[in-house]
Amino acid sequence: MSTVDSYSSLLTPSYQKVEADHYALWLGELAVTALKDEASLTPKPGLVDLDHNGSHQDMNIQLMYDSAESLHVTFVQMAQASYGRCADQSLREQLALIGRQGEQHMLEVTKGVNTHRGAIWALGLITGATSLWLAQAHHQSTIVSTSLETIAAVKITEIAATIARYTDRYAPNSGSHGTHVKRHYGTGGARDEAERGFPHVIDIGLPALQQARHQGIDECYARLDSLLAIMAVLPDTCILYRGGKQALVQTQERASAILAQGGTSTDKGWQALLAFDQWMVRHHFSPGGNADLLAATLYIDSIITGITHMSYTEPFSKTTGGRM
Ligand SMILES: CC(C)(COP(=O)(O)OP(=O)(O)OC[C@H]1O[C@@H](n2cnc3c(N)ncnc32)[C@H](O)[C@@H]1O)[C@@H](O)C(=O)NCCC(=O)NCCS
Ligand SMILES: Nc1ncnc2c1ncn2[C@@H]1O[C@H](COP(=O)(O)OP(=O)(O)OP(=O)(O)O)[C@@H](O)[C@H]1O
Repeated sequence: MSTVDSYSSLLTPSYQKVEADHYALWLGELAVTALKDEASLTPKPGLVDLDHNGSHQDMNIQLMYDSAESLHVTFVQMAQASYGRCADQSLREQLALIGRQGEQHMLEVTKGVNTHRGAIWALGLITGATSLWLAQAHHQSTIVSTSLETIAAVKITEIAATIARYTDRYAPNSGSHGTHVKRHYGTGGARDEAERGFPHVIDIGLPALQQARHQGIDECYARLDSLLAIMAVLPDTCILYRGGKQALVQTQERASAILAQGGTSTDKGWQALLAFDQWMVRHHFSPGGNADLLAATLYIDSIITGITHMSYTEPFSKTTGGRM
């Protein structure tokens, strides 16, 4: 099915459907942009970026872009499915089905390379949660706040967590790397992060990004500092799988040290970042979970910016939170 065909099958003429379509296309665009912005941010330790393929033999920047773009329809479908719905078992299973189809589509585009599995999970849940929340806010005028941005980010991730905590009864027994790591090290990965409401995005990635911007740091460095802030604390199952506990501890220490030196916008911090990248590549470590959560941070950042902008026009009022 072509992309145009798959969209036209989504579009039916009821009013609620028109609203849902509008938000869904918007969210799909933002999600793809967040994935491409994450991929193009350079230099990222051990990850695919504009300079090199990091610790990956089978990926490059064009593949990351193609993969991200192929997922637009997946995010649109997730937003569509969630608009006007409750966070319940049935929605969890519908999103899981769309997510698995998205993964399949991604694997066809990348010829079998796992470019964005973890990202489909994180950004997919955030997409569904945002769409569900937008429908509630639209129809019940429930947002009453002068700091809509913070409320939106917390609300969206709480809803995402509620959805994630339902069991997907149709999930195949995958024997994934994450499952292996959980058994071996007893640490939760992508699933745990979502079930807890993305604490590494809400409490770490977003505040680091906002603080760096507040200090007048250029956007590229602000994003790199946000990534390092997440790296300093995240139990990334990709690192654990390839390098074990010691690799995780060393990764976290190196990220912390750069931030302690003033971050990537300082000369010392920048040199340390380049050395960190070389170290990761030399050891074939890849912080894929960190990359996903940076993408999730950028995605939520763009959603809340968009909602704030809407608040001056339609459909939100910043003071009443309701439809104007
Ligand atoms: C939950 C998922 C990520 C599988 O998790 P699991 O840990 O078992 O698998 P896997 O080893 O493949 O890891 C997935 C990816 O998560 C990312 N990741 C690793 N550690 C972390 C972490 N601490 N926090 C967040 N993401 C992480 C990495 O990119 C990694 O590649 C997901 O792929 C899944 O279940 N998909 C099924 C379809 C589905 O339910 N979709 C819902 C869409 S809303
Ligand atoms: N820029 C990036 N570079 C590399 N990985 C990324 C990037 N952005 C996101 N990722 C995430 O990293 C994950 C891939 O990591 P990894 O290569 O460790 O997984 P794998 O293929 O399952 O494991 P392995 O390569 O060890 O066999 C993807 O699921 C994706 O979501």
